[in-house]
Amino acid sequence: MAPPQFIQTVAKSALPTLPRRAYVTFLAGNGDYVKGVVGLAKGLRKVKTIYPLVVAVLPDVPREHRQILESHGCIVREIQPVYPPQNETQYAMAYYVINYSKLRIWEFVEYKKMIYLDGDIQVYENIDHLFDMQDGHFYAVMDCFCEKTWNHTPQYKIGYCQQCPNKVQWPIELGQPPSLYFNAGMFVFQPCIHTYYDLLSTLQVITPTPFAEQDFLNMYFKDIYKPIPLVYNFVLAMLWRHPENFDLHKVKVVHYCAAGSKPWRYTGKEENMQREDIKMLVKKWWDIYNDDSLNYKEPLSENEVSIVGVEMEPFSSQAISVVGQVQYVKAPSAA
Ligand SMILES: O=c1ccn([C@@H]2O[C@H](COP(=O)(O)OP(=O)(O)O)[C@@H](O)[C@H]2O)c(=O)[nH]1
Ligand SMILES: OC[C@H]1O[C@H](O[C@@H]2[C@@H](O)[C@H](O)[C@@H](O)[C@H](O)[C@@H]2O)[C@H](O)[C@@H](O)[C@H]1O
Ligand SMILES: [Mn+2]
Repeated sequence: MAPPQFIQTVAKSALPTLPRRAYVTFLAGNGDYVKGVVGLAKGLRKVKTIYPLVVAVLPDVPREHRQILESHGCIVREIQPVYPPQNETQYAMAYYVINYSKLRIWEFVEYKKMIYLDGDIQVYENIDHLFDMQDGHFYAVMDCFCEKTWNHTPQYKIGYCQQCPNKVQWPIELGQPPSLYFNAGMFVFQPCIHTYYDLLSTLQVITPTPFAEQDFLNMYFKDIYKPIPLVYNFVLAMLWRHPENFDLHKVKVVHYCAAGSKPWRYTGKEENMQREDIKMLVKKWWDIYNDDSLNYKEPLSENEVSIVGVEMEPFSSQAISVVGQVQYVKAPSAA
């Protein structure tokens, strides 16, 4: 029987070019957002992604929550908070200030490419193909400006939205129309240590604005931003703001970001929350969250562990068999 070391070498060479890719999300605090992340981990497993889910956690995420995430196959990575320079900003939501900590994910350079997903996102169809898009761009979905959270902007005041740019034309008096603006709940990016330090140092010389890191990322990446179809980050307000722009059946990724819509906090009482489409989408989230068949299963044999441990991370133990490109190394027969 081959010695274990040999088996490992074979395993490595059997997996020569698995690209270093992962999904990544962000978790802060000891509240209920951990449920969002568990739901996301299960959703990614359901669509049979071949990539792991990394969770960037702030130090205030309690040990029990980290353990829950690991028990669902997530890779937990602690990050330190990032603070913007002090100023008088009224954030659209008070907690957005912690969102600057998302910038730490540029430091995850053991991955060549990552897809960031907010914890209040669910993935209903496989989107692994997004990793294959050309390098050198920042990919994300264009946001909608029609909700009250935008009432501090000229866009909102004149009723201009990039989702329907011809409905209200951008007035000449206001100068150039704003550049395309993405929602930062989902984006495809390349970790890079140079970019990481530059993001952090640039942050220290800007004035924070209401959409926090989202405004900042929009400013920073505006020259390499490429919009992708809204099926990759369907913000719920689209349902009532731009019903003509999409076919709900084709939506792959849902972002539960309208007031009252977080599935684990759904009250049904806030504005729009009695809509049938919202109720259906909230139920769809819960069906995944409650599905025990989507719980993470430890790899079957020690050899699988070693392959997985070396090359990828927990999610791949299922992925490998799904993709079929990569062979399991057979467990050695009983000695
Ligand atoms: O108490 C909090 C608030 C936010 N978040 C993380 O920060 C993201 C951005 O916040 P949120 O999605 O609530 O913003 P929205 O998309 O609703 O504007 C969340 O998805 C979580 O990943 C968190 O972990 N704990
Ligand atoms: O810190 C800024 C945040 O901004 C974003 O949410 C907003 C925004 O995009 C608006 O367009 C909507 O109207 C609003 O409801 C929504 O909350 C991201 O989802 C979140 O991850 C985070 O980046
Ligand atoms: Mn969100």
